[in-house]
Amino acid sequence: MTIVLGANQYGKAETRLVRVDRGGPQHELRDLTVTVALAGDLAATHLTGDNSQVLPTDSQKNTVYAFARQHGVDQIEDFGLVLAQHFVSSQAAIDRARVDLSEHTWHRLGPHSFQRAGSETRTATVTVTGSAAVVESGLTGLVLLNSTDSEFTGYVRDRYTTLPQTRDRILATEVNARWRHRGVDGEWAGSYAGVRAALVAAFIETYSLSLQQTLYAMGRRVLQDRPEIAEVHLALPNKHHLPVDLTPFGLDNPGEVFVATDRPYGLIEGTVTRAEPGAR
Ligand SMILES: O=c1[nH]c(=O)c2[nH]c(=O)[nH]c2[nH]1
Repeated sequence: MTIVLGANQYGKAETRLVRVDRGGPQHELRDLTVTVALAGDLAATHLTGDNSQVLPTDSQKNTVYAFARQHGVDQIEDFGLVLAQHFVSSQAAIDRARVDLSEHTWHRLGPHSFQRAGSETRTATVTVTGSAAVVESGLTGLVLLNSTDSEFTGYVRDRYTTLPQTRDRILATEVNARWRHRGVDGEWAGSYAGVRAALVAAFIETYSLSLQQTLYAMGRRVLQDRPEIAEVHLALPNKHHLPVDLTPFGLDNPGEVFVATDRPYGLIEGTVTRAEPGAR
């Protein structure tokens, strides 16, 4: 029996790239997932472990980020063409490069504020105990992003702290909110729309020194704007967008190219409530 190597390919899957174009009066945001697969004369690494024709998948990922800085990201077809042509023309062993690109849609909310399309869900929990009823409304999966007006500095630095202080970062979160109504005869649809609008407005308008501060501002805005609400609970994952270090490739990165990481993430949770008696 003869055993032979059949078809094969390799590459970096699901590179998460966020590109902010700060050139105009309002920021433009592109959010991509990019998968590269290279094929060609790759027998040696499989048969003998000779890696002399293997461009590391890590380098492929770096290329995606460097090209985002050098060429910008407009249409994903164009970005894919530049990348695929680069791998085939620069790597002697590679005769086919396949680049899959997904663009995640964001709706504009303001000059540097965006809402991710899609995932939002409205929720309600009703609890009846004897003759008492409590209605809680909520939402999950509302993903919001500010591409500036967010800092994080002045925190505790212990021997395990490596996080660099930042005066300008992306702040993104998935709003998971639950709020308790003061009564059970609410005008539920209008109330929901009003609470949602208050949450979004506070997120957009708050110059954020921490996600904790933004959380409190969001809860406070709901209680200020919506007298029918007694209390708000928010669980806000910090959807980290880390600036990519492009200096090894001779490129600067003035807050334009980010890796969007999905885990681990900071999870900021809190309840904002009314202090006066009788609020419940
Ligand atoms: O807004 C933030 N709050 C934190 O508590 C925290 N911790 C961290 O690493 N980054 C951030 N950002």
